[in-house]
Amino acid sequence: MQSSITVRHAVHYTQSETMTGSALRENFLIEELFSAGGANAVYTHYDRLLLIGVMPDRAAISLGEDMARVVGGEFLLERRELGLINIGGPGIVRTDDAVFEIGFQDALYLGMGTRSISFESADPSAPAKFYINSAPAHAAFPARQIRKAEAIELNLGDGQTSNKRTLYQYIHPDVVESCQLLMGMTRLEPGSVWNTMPAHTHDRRMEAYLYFEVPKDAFVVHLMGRPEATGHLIVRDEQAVISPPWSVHCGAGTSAYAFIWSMAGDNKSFKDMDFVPMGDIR
Ligand SMILES: O=C(O)C(=O)C[C@H](O)C(=O)CO
Ligand SMILES: [Zn+2]
Repeated sequence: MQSSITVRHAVHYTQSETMTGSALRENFLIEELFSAGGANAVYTHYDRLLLIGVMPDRAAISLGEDMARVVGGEFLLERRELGLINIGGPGIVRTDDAVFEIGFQDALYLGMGTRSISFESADPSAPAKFYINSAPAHAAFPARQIRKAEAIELNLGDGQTSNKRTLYQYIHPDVVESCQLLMGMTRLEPGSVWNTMPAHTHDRRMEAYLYFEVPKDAFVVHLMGRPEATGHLIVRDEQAVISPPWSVHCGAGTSAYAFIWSMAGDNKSFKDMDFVPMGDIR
C-alpha cells in the first residue's frame, strides 16, 4: 500500500508575499492525495486540519497507528472528528459498530471516540475516492451519513458573470452536529468558471479546497493571499489548496469544474465572511 504523511507549517503573509511560485506551491498546494490502493495525508498547522485521500483497490485501507502517531493519540479520532465526501465509485466505510455504503458525492461524519475506521471500494475497477478532513474535537457527536440529496443546496452566481454554481452544505449546523468542521461541495455550471466571487476572507477560520472534475489539460487559477497582495496557484484535477485565515480563496478555471471546501476554526457560521470590494483586489 502506498501511503504518505506530510506536515505543512503555518506561514505568515509577510513571508508568503516574498515567495516564488514554486515556494507557494510547496506550502499551499497538495499535488497528490489519491494514489491507487493508498492513503495520503497532510497535517496542516492551520487549525490542525488533516487532509487525507484514500483510494482503496482490492484490499481495505485502515487509518491506523501511523495516523494516530501524527496526532499524538492512541487512535486517530481519540480527540478528533472526521468528515468525508466520496468523489469516486461506490465505497464502504466500516467503523467500530457500523457499516456505511457511501455513493458518489455522499458524505459521512464520524465523531470523536470512533476507534476503528476502514475503507473499501465496492468495485475495485471503479475505485472509491474518499476525501477526508479531520479536526480537533471537544465533544462526541454521533456518526451520520449525509447523502447529496440531504445537503442544503444553494444556487449562486450568474451566467453573465461566469460564476453560476450550486453549493451543497453537507457538514453544516443545520444538517449535522459537529464540533468545528464544516464541509461541502460547489459545482460550476457549464460555461461558468469563477468560484467564490466576490472574494472573501474569514480570519476566524482556515479553509481547504479540493478541486475535482477538472478536465485533462484544463486547470484552475486559484487566487490566494491578502486581498491587496494576491498570488496564484495553478491547480489540476484532484489537487487541494490550503487557504490560511488571512487569505482570499477563489479562482477561475479554463472550463467548469467542482470542488470540496472545508473549514475549521473559531466558529461554524458559514455566513461569517469578510467580503472584499472588487476594486481592492491586487
Ligand atoms: O462557490 C463558493 O462561493 C464557495 O464554495 C465558497 C466557499 O464555500 C467558501 O469560501 C466558504 O467560506
Ligand atoms: Zn471561505
